[in-house]
Amino acid sequence: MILSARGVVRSYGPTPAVRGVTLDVAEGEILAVTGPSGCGKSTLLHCLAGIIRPDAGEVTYRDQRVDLMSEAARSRLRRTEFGVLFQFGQLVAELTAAENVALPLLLAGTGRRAARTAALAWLDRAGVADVADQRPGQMSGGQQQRVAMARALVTEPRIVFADEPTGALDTLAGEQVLGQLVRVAHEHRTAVVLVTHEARVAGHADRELVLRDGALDDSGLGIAVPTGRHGR
Ligand SMILES: Nc1ncnc2c1ncn2[C@@H]1O[C@H](COP(=O)(O)OP(=O)(O)OP(=O)(O)O)[C@@H](O)[C@H]1O
Repeated sequence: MILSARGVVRSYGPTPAVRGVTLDVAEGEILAVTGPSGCGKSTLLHCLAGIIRPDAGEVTYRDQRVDLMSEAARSRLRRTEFGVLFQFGQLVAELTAAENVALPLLLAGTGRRAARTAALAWLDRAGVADVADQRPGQMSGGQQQRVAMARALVTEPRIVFADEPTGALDTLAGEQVLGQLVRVAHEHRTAVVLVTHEARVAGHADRELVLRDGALDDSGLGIAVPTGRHGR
């Protein structure tokens, strides 16, 4: 297992959002967490990715207790071992695609030239090499999300946390972005935790967990997505 959660609980004031979730993510696995709006998917993902701390329970990434780490240690983890991808790419509007993708490497201390070379390679893998020198405002939503995907993967994280990554795209663009994410993740043996309310999106995963009112439907083993649904 690359990531484990045990009895994760998180509330916002009196409102419980996640009520004791236990799950495991295997190395290289694409795990979908689905459920209706407001069931706690984003909150769970934020706990797993170390963006917020659970009120109770444990989150362990390769023998390291993420829930016990300082803010600085968690943000270091997110710059190196973890990648994050949100519904809106959150690209920096003033920077070109290549500059956006190079940014995490520059922050990690990589030299400018090496960072640009890696950024171009990842834009190519994401199928958007042609927009390398364009700014987000000049790109389609699908292109922006592919650039965001390249940026999430450029540091070669071991696990990517994706929150409704195709939520802002039309069906075709969404399918293409997701297909590419799954292909690249499998090639690089990167695990992906994918949160979505769309059943169609979950069809790309290896396994699906259903969250309702902040708790998993079953013991946390989940449903194996039938082979063939995601083209492997
Ligand atoms: N920052 C916050 N402050 C207060 N309550 C919050 C906050 N974020 C989420 N909640 C509440 O926690 C519960 C779970 O929200 P969460 O966003 O995790 O669910 P979700 O399944 O991701 O929903 P959606 O699919 O609509 O994004 C909801 O009742 C929500 O209103």
